[in-house]
Amino acid sequence: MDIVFIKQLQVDTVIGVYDWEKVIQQRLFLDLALTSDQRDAAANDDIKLTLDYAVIAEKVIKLITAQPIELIETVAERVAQMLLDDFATSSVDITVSKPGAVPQAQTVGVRIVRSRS
Ligand SMILES: Nc1nc2c(c(=O)[nH]1)N=C([C@H](O)[C@@H](O)CO)CN2
Repeated sequence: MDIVFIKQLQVDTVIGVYDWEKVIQQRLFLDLALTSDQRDAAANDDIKLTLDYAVIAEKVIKLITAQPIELIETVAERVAQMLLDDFATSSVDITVSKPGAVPQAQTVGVRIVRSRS
């Protein structure tokens, strides 16, 4: 199956479980993969027949920054549900990384895969 993807989408937002995290912005990076048959879009060379990654990126940033969130798991789940609700994709694979969270690690994060039920 075909995949439309966005790699390392940068989102600065209020994210974290501790009090000190609720008064600062921290950086998240998202990798998104949306499964969707792209043959019609390619055959017709038509943006309306594909998943517009620019529109997706804008909606994801807006969703995450709309309000403070504690867990990166919550970020991943909300993004997955929004993508399944709003776009013609049969499944989504979402990775949320929080590179500043553990100084001894390059990055930490969560990956979820969700399908249309
Ligand atoms: N599985 C998770 N573990 C932790 C999270 C999280 O969102 N998911 N968050 C924190 C803190 O907010 C941390 O990032 C502060 O450095 C700790 N563990």
